[in-house]
Amino acid sequence: MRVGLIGAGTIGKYLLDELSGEDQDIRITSVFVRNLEKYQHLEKQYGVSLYTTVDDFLDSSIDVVVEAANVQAAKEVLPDIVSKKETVLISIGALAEETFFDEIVEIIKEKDHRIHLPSGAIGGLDLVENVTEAGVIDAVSLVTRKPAHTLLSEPTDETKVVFEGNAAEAIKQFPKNINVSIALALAGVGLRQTKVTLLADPNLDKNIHAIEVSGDFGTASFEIKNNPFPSNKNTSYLAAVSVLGTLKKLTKKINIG
Ligand SMILES: NC(=O)C1=CN([C@@H]2O[C@H](COP(=O)(O)OP(=O)(O)OC[C@H]3O[C@@H](n4cnc5c(N)ncnc54)[C@H](OP(=O)(O)O)[C@@H]3O)[C@@H](O)[C@H]2O)C=CC1
Ligand SMILES: O=C([O-])CC(=O)C(=O)O
Repeated sequence: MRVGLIGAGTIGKYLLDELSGEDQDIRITSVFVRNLEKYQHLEKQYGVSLYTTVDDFLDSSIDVVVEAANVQAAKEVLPDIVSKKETVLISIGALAEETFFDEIVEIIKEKDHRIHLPSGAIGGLDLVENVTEAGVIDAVSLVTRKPAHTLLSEPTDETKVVFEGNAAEAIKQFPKNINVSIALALAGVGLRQTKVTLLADPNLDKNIHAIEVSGDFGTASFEIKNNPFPSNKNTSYLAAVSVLGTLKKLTKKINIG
């Protein structure tokens, strides 16, 4: 499977490390960047071709596109991408606006393509999706704690609640920090019904996500204590790993969950 990558930052670089080389079943061959000079070294290092226009990138010989840029960039390119390719999207916040979401769904239905949303820095989405499809879910909440300096411009001595509300509002205010809430909302009861609390904790060096789900099926609690990616304290290691996992699942004959 030949993969086209958008964005070569923390997650993109991790994928390049894992998925380059002639002998790989899944191999990144094309990378879309906005600054050719900054990323030129990738061509030699990983044997990939770089593109600065979406059309040329999509016309290169790739089967799947992985987006690993940011919410704004994803919104700009997603309609073109999903109309031509199978897509893995990690800036899931790009799907938070209802009209844009509907537009994307219309395109993928018409083209018979799929979009794959990795579980990112959380887990348990299979359960949430199952109980939602069966109509046996009542409520979902997410409490996210992050190191204070990754959320606040000023230092603080005590834990601060920086957001309390629903997932739709959370991603508007924190597009770089709470994509997980949109994955959870799309798997479950929707953006307005998914409760989100975001805490800035000065004594933390991990991103911690606590999910509570309840309904006729029973209750479920998940707590994920993420180590930050070594080169980027804002991004959880698991987020990068989850994109790799999603790509590997695309090639598997037995699917779990
Ligand atoms: N769903 C989840 O659980 C999680 C989602 N995320 C999301 O994943 C995404 C990637 O995260 P991460 O790798 O840490 O981010 P980084 O900031 O490390 O890297 C982003 C990369 O995208 C590139 N980029 C930005 N804008 C564009 C554009 N318009 N066109 C092409 N390339 C662009 C940047 O290039 P340049 O050098 O030119 O700026 C950079 O290479 C983010 O949206 C983040 O919020 C992260 C963690 C968890
Ligand atoms: O990495 C994390 O823990 C979560 C994150 O940034 C996001 O959801 O955008």
